[in-house]
Amino acid sequence: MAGLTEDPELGINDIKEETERNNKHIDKVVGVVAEESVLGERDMAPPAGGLIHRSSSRPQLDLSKAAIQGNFEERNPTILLPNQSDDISHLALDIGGSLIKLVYFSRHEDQSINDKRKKTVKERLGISNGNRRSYPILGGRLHFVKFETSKINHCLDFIYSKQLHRGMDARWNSELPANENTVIKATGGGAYKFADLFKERLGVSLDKEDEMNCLVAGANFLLKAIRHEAFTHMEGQKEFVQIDHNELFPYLLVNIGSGVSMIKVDGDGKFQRVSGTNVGGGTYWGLGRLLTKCKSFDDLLELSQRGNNGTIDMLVGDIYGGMDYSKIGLSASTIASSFGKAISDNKELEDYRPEDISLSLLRMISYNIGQISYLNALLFGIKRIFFGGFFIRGHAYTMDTISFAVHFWSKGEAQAMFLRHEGFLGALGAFMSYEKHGLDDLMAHQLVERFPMGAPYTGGKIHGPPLGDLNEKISWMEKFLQKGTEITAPVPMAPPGTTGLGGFEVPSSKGGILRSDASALNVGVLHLVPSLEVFPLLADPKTYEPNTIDLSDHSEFEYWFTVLSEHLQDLVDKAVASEGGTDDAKRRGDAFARAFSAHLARLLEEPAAYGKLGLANLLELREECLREFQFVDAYRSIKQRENEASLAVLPDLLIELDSMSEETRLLTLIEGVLAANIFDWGARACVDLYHKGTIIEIYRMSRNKMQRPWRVDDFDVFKERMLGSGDKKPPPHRRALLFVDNAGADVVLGMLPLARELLRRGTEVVLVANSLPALNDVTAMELPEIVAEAAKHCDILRRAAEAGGLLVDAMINTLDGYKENSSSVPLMVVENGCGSPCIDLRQVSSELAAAAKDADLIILEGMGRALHTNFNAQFKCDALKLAMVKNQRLAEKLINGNIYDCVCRYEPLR
Ligand SMILES: CC(C)(COP(=O)(O)O)[C@@H](O)C(=O)NCCC(=O)O
Ligand SMILES: [Mn+2]
Repeated sequence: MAGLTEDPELGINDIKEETERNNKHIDKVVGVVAEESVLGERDMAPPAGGLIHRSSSRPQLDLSKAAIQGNFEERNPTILLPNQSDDISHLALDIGGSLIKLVYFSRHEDQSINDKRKKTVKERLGISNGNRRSYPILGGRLHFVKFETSKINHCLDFIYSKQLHRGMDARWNSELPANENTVIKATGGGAYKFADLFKERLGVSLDKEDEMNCLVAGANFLLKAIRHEAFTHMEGQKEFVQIDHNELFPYLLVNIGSGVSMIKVDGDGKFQRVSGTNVGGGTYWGLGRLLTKCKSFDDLLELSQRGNNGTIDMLVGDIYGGMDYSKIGLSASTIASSFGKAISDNKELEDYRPEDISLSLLRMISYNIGQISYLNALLFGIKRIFFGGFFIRGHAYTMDTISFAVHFWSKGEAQAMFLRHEGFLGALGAFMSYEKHGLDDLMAHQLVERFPMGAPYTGGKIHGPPLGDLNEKISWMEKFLQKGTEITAPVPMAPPGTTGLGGFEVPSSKGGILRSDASALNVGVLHLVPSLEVFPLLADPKTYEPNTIDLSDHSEFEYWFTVLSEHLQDLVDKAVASEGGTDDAKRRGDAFARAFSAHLARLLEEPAAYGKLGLANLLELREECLREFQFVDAYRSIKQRENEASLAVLPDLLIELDSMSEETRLLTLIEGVLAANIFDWGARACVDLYHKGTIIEIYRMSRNKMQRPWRVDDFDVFKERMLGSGDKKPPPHRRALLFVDNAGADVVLGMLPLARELLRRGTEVVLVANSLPALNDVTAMELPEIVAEAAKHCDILRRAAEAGGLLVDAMINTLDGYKENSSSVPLMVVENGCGSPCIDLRQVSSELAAAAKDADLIILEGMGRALHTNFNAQFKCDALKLAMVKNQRLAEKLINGNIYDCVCRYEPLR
């Protein structure tokens, strides 16, 4: 689909034809009703290499498959009922005076691989659908898009091009006729005003939903379901607030649109509009337009950025000869009277700078709204106030002013909070009003927010709705490359701390560039993955923070920004090579590099732009970006090569290990894991090393260097738990979860031998690996083959793998396909639910969650899983964290050590 916005000539009929062509093509290639791709759009060209599973790092594991195929074996299958979805459109609108907000749903690609191994593991682990709901939920994505109301035709074109106005099934099957009776939920005044236009152009009826109902439903959904939705904004500093669901109500919802509504919310559907004010966004825009001749709301806001309200407002200092009125707590810069100076100055309107007028107006209105909100909160005994509505537009100064007012008048008792999806409350609420979509009680761990390069932006402005088509994205990037125009991160903002002390100082100018509502990248696409679960062995999920390194510390971000930027070219080379180095791959490689750089640049400007940012998020963003440009597995051949080399020496290693005493063997095994963790293609220092020798040479060198004590060395405590002391022989662990890291030597010569030792001691072992590729990490799909190869040379591994259903070939020879092998505890493989070098244990696969229930030992391996994330995580069972630190700065910061130091942290359950 050629760019709707790039090419205004493209009419609805062209789009229709194009869409139909694409639909047919996709249906043919895929052979089934086509699903949405990673790009989330119906109308993209099919990938070169056939249909691959590349939708997100948190793939949906089995839900939609069960739905489509109707898994008759399970008693309460979580199914997607086709009849449930085909008569409703999964699109909702909030049509306001200045903006149309659109929320739409796209279904996930079907990603489940119901292979034999998985089935056996499920049987072993006793996974049924018992912990699932008995009603259907849709796995998919929620997209947020907006248009100016004055350009409603663009909005209609967009809906048409994506076929959002058709019922679900009709969208996915172009042969089906559009349902003439499709009804779209809509709120806002435009739902009335434009009803005929929608009927005429799209043949759909708008079902009008009450605006207040929608606002509240939208806010409740966001506050319950999105982890980093609410934040405070004081003196330029944004801080995300985690709100306990049980303590959410009551709260005051202040929606600042043209006018302002103040709503006391007591629960779902329980609310009362307690107050409001007619001095709102419309007032700012209306008065501002008259006084400054500004042409748009955004221009007016941008003007305020360079303004000094002290030239117009009467300040306390003006009255008190430059002094504070400290007795009543008023500083000299406090506004005593908005526009008050204009009375005494002998000036006309033209004598005032439009910038100053705009700022004065903005402060007058924001401050007033903040104050009235607080007074209402006080009246109703409410502590928390959430501000929403498109007036705020993520504008730092507006938020600071409101926060100041609330803080000042409440003497710090009440708190103003803002919402990342501030403008979409109504549209989301309208969306929620569809019955039977099953989204009402989704929880934070079932939602993953992604930030695709979804919109064409340059020069600080978003130009039109998100790009969906891969080709469209690439050509757009190329166009700017050709022109030599740097793609800028969408709308930089002033660095923290410049928006004014206590909200009363003048914001320092940043060349008039405003971080505003334009940044569609501020809200990503919400991936709904109903099968994700919180890892059950987390000691306290509420206080768990996966990231060890917080990137809101600017110097920290700058460091990692540089590391990732420097690594980019190498990654692009690997990615392009992994796809055969074709011209198409090169184009995608360039586009990927551009896109990822743009994300980095955006985050450098504002680390909190995409929610709370940790290193894990940054590393995951990189993988997501690769997937967005359809790089399936950049390190595929490297992994294969290293697996082969390591498997070749494994038999010798096993013989060597078997000749040792139990005690020496355990130490050698742990040393082996630490030494083999050097095979990390994500670390600059290691990649440099690989040019200097073969894998096996490096492995030997690394092992020889293993000097105890390690920088963090709890080996003796671990050994005592494993082997006991004196005559006391402790019982073996029942089940161990081994979170494996890299392919090649890391898993083959490090983790597998350790797994074998545990198996030998009677502990069941579950190898936990990534669902999707990330750097050179081994994936759950790849592991069975590696294990099968290793098992050829080792009886312990073979019997355990057979018992765990890993040796599919062996199983095929048995009658029922699954042989209960009582002579060995099983070795199993489960996927972790993610596709990143790090792991957030609040969102793991249901398979892993089930495997965890009987586990009493977890072993986390590698820098990503044990250091960048989970270094401080506490568990409900024994935990061993093993990693080699392959980065000097991290070594200094985390363990006060040096590059190549090792961590063996053992934390027994007390
Ligand atoms: C991406 C990684 C976390 C992977 O490490 P692993 O988990 O494989 O041990 C690590 O390679 C890393 O932090 N790399 C960036 C730092 C650097 O290049 O020094
Ligand atoms: Mn790794």
